[in-house]
Amino acid sequence: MSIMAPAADKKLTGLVAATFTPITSQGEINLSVIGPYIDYLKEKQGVNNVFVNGTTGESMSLSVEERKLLAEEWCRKAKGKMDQVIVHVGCLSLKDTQELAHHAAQIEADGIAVIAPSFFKPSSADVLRTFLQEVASAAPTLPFYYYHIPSVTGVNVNVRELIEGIEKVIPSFRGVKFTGSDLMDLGQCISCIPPHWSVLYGMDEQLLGALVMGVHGAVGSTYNYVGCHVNKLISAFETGDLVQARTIQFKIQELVSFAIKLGFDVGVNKQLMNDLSGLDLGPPRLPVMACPAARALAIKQKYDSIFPE
Ligand SMILES: CC(=O)N[C@@H]([C@@H](O)[C@H](O)[C@H](O)CO)[C@@H](O)CC(=O)C(=O)O
Repeated sequence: MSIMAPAADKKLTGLVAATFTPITSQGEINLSVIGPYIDYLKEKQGVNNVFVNGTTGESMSLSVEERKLLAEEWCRKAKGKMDQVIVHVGCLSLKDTQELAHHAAQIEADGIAVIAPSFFKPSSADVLRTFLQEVASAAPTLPFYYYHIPSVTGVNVNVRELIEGIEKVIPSFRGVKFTGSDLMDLGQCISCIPPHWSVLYGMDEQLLGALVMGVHGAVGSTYNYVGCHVNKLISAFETGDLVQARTIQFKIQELVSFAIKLGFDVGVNKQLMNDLSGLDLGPPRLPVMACPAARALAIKQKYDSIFPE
């Protein structure tokens, strides 16, 4: 297959669900759930974009081949249903990352995102920019996003510094998925980017602060099951109803802080999603541990009390 330009290089806005990877009880990826998962996100949550093979999707615990199969199925099943499928292609190895970037172009993903390599870490923003440039060269027509998540990668470059002039070396650069709490850096990114780029925020529990700063959308794990509420938060913010926007944000903070006290990792999050959505996304993959049923149940009960039907 030849590398195709994306159907439309549309600005990425609104809510983007960072998807879980469906896994069977035998530990294999389970492609059969992806179609129903897309329908659920669209119909029950009003979420029309997905970010696949990211942190929530346990990408770093998947093989390159598994990531290709998953990306392909997400793109195939999302066609005509989702607005955009962004495929995270970051790996520890530049070669693997380039291979996945090239593959994402072949399967006509709407964009790719790349985290900083985190075993041998880039020593500066310049080095990271060079790494990203090498990745983008494998898929030069595909909208490209830098995925900033210092709490996981340990790479805490100043994003404003990283993106300064980046379009000269990565013409396909379209923005940043910013999972960090440095609102000064976030604001400085937003204030310097061209209008067709997007900055998407990645800390669901403090999205409202980022909306005030001017983010164009949000990528997160909780939008898999609180997307319908967060869509209302965004609408309230856009119409200037800050009281309503805060009320919803505070509810999400209450849920997330309750979950964090019980140990809110991808395994717990995934089980909560299973319980709330009725989908069977299975267990996580080692080293992430499956969630004890009682823990997920306690968080679900908290969810039910915060968001009664
Ligand atoms: C560190 C982490 O996993 N952050 C999540 C958040 O959605 C997070 O689960 C949420 O804010 C609750 O803390 C996302 O930013 C991750 C994400 O978008 C991804 O799966 O790639």
